[in-house]
Amino acid sequence: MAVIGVVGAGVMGIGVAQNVATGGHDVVLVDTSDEVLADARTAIYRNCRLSRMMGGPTLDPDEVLARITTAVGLEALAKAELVIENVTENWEIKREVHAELDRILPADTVVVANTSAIPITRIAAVGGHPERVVGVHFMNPVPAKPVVELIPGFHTTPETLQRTRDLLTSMGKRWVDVKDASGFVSNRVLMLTINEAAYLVHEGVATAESVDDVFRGCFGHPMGPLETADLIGVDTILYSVEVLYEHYADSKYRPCPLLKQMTDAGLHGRKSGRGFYTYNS
Ligand SMILES: NC(=O)c1ccc[n+]([C@@H]2O[C@H](COP(=O)([O-])OP(=O)(O)OC[C@H]3O[C@@H](n4cnc5c(N)ncnc54)[C@H](O)[C@@H]3O)[C@@H](O)[C@H]2O)c1
Repeated sequence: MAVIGVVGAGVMGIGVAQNVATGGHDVVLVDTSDEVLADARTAIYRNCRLSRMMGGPTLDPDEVLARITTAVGLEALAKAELVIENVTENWEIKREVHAELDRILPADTVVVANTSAIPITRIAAVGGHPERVVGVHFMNPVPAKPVVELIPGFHTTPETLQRTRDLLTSMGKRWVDVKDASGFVSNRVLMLTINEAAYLVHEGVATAESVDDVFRGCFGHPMGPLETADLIGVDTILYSVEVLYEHYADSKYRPCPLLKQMTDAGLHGRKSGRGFYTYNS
């Protein structure tokens, strides 16, 4: 059993913290305010209670939460053997968090970056220990998705990779090895699809319902691209498409203005109660 740090208690951090705890580890979950962390504990409690109903294992929410301590500020991670960073998909925020992690953590702590599209080598270059930084692209919802993308940066060592694989195994995950390129495999494809689906709504070609109906009805996808956007977070989609656009300098990734407007208006999808669809709390 190890102490694992989880930075960011948003959509992904909540799922990662729960999954690491059920993998038998103690977790220190960090975010920027007590309110966010209190909401995270409530969400983890609810998700554990619903786990069996959603096809997962039976979980005792109190047992899972007993393994998770929460804290404001990265200093609380000083004793962690491995830290999984899940903060907002924004380069300035990621850069600051990784610079601080590099200052605080002992040199042998592994740092896992969970990002939709930012290259791992770029993140690793922020600190003085790029050999201990590795990318894991978790899928959402984390406890329910058995496969991740595992992405070494340019300087990632075999030891860092092995310690990460060991953690993933304890979490019940399988991984697909992917080279370090913005968006990796999944989001090079998925973000283009969602961005183009948003353009269809933006241009009035079809409603969100019709776009998703085509993907579910004609292709047999379990969810359409705009339902998926709401699950991921419309803001996270926008930030990811912006990262791809900037990285590849390719106009095919031009972000749809509708995604920008929805992000500014707070229509962030399920997590805010409204995105392409409206949700009851
Ligand atoms: N949402 C998805 O489906 C999904 C899937 C795979 C990967 N990702 C990636 O995972 C990361 C997190 O995404 P998310 O959807 O959970 O985002 P989110 O916006 O739901 O949560 C981000 C969290 O980071 C916190 N945060 C911001 N700055 C911080 C700081 N300095 N210290 C501590 N916490 C800080 C925020 O308060 C927030 O709670 C992003 O890089 C995203 O691209 C997201």
